[in-house]
Amino acid sequence: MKIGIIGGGTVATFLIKSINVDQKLPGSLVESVYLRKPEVADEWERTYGTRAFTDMEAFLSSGIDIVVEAATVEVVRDYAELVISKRKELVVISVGALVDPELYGRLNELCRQLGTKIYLPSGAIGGLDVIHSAMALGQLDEVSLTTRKPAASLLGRQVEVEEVVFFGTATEAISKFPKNINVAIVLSLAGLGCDQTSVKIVADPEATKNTHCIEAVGSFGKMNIRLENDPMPDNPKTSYLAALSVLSTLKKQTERITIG
Ligand SMILES: NC(=O)C1=CN([C@@H]2O[C@H](COP(=O)(O)OP(=O)(O)OC[C@H]3O[C@@H](n4cnc5c(N)ncnc54)[C@H](O)[C@@H]3O)[C@@H](O)[C@H]2O)C=CC1
Ligand SMILES: O=C([O-])CC(=O)C(=O)O
Repeated sequence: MKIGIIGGGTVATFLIKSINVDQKLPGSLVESVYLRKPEVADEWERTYGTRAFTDMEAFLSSGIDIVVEAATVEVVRDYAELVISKRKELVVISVGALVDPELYGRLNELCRQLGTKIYLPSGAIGGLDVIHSAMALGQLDEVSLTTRKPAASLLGRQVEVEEVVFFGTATEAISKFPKNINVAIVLSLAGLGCDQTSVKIVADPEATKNTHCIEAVGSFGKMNIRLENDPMPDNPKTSYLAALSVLSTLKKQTERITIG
């Protein structure tokens, strides 16, 4: 599998080190990356020996089969349709962009017409298999997410005592915290939708981990999951699990027997 990555931040760096340096996906390689700044592109070429482009069309014509977006929700809005129109498969980690039902619908239709696919990794949460199973017959009644992050990484400032900084729907949550609550959107898309999934975000002065608690109730019974995620050292907003989930999504493409 020939992989192209959009972005040069924490998740992108984890992927290129895991795949090209540590060879954790035998038979696959990150062939090219798309970066905004020419000086960063030069540095990536020197460090990883991969081709780095600052031109999207050239990046998409570089012989890659699958594109991994590891950048921002804006990048998904700006480039996802172009990537799909070139018949590339696409892995999206900034899932928050898909809160927009029109974008979601257009991408879905384009994939159907061109016979390609978009993969949304589970990111920094778990339990999506349960939500999906419950939705097979639409028998899910309630889904909620409570996310607790270190105040400094969430708000860019410290707080004296813990503060509920948001309580509302997933739709509102991602518009207020586009870099912190993509998990709410993947949870919504798997289940009840972005307007029916409730989200609480807590800024915690003592926290050192990103904690996500998911509760779901349906005809299957009840699910209660609590994840205490270690953050990525270079970007405490992002959990290590989110980066691992992208690698695992890529790994699944190479497997003949898939789980979940
Ligand atoms: N679905 C999930 O569970 C999770 C999703 N995320 C999301 O994953 C994404 C990546 O996370 P990190 O690597 O930690 O972020 P990061 O901030 O370390 O890296 C993002 C990179 O994107 C680059 N970028 C921004 N605009 C760009 C453009 N127009 N073209 C090319 N590159 C551009 C930046 O220069 C930066 O290098 C973020 O959107 C983050 O919010 C993070 C954690 C969990
Ligand atoms: O990494 C996390 O814990 C969650 C996160 O940033 C997101 O969903 O955007």
